[in-house]
Amino acid sequence: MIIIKEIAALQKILLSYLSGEKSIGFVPTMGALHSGHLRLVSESIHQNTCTVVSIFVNPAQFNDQKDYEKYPKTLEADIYKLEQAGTTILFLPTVEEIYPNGFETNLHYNLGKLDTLLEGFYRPGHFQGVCRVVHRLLEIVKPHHLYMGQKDYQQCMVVQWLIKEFHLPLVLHITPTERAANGLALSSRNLRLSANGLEKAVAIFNALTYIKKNLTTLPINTLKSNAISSLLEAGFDKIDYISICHATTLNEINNYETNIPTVILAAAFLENVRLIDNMLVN
Ligand SMILES: Nc1ncnc2c1ncn2[C@@H]1O[C@H](COP(=O)(O)OP(=O)(O)OP(=O)(O)O)[C@@H](O)[C@H]1O
Ligand SMILES: CC(C)(CO)[C@@H](O)C(=O)[O-]
Ligand code: BAL
Repeated sequence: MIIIKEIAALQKILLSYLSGEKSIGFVPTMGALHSGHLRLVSESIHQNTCTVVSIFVNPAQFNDQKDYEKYPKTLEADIYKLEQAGTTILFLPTVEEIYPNGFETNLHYNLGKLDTLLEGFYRPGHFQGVCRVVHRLLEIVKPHHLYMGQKDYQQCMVVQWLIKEFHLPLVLHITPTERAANGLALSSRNLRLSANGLEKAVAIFNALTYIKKNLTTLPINTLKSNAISSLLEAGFDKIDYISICHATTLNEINNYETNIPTVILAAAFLENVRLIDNMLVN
């Protein structure tokens, strides 16, 4: 595996992968890698001649400075895991490489509702920051295939919008959420939980499972309030949302019908750590 920090050096190496039958797969990450990330990496390795993984904790997408400062960092272990997995190139840019002109920008991505619903609402500016960094990384790496996780459901919709809006010539592959044996979605932020918190955190998966199982028999409002109560009882401190939405528009569903593609999404705080998860229904 080649480790590269500079854009110019990366692009020089990638030139040889841009022609003929060769293809570049790209997995952007913020590091503190777990099996969910490695699943994306392994999918890319199987489908491409070159797999680029980036680790960059993007300051522009954090609406909460403390969350940024406390974001877990495990670089040595990450390098080992990526090497073992068979990654071709690890790109480790600095903030200056990604944002040479600083943070001020006139660029605004017209994400519409995606910017004001759910994660967009509770993390103001978050998706603008995600668009900025993903757009920049895609222009640098120029991958044929991009791999992202369903765990960040709304983020996948945002990136799909970005690809369409800017006519980016690549395919987005969305990989199902990798979970621990008890169902907890793997997440880098889980590293910030105590052993006790890690056990309690599964309540978020259990709440989504409860809603999914009972969608055809109980009213939506009852499902949501029971799910919220179960999270509070489990020890969650604050719930941003538990929403039952149309899977392609993210419009809230008030009366479930089996023919409506549906996704249940949740975001809640445990031990001051904000966790998200989601579950597709049909
Ligand atoms: N459990 C998972 N299964 C599959 N993909 C995942 C999982 N967790 C994260 N990913 C994907 O990995 C990519 C990089 O995510 P990121 O580095 O932010 O890790 P993360 O675990 O989502 O961190 P955090 O939850 O703390 O934000 C994203 O496309 C994300 O959706
Ligand atoms: C896509 C991403 C790497 C952009 O910083 C980040 O939002 C993430 O890890 O999901
Ligand atoms: N995994 C999504 C990136 C973030 O929470 O900022």
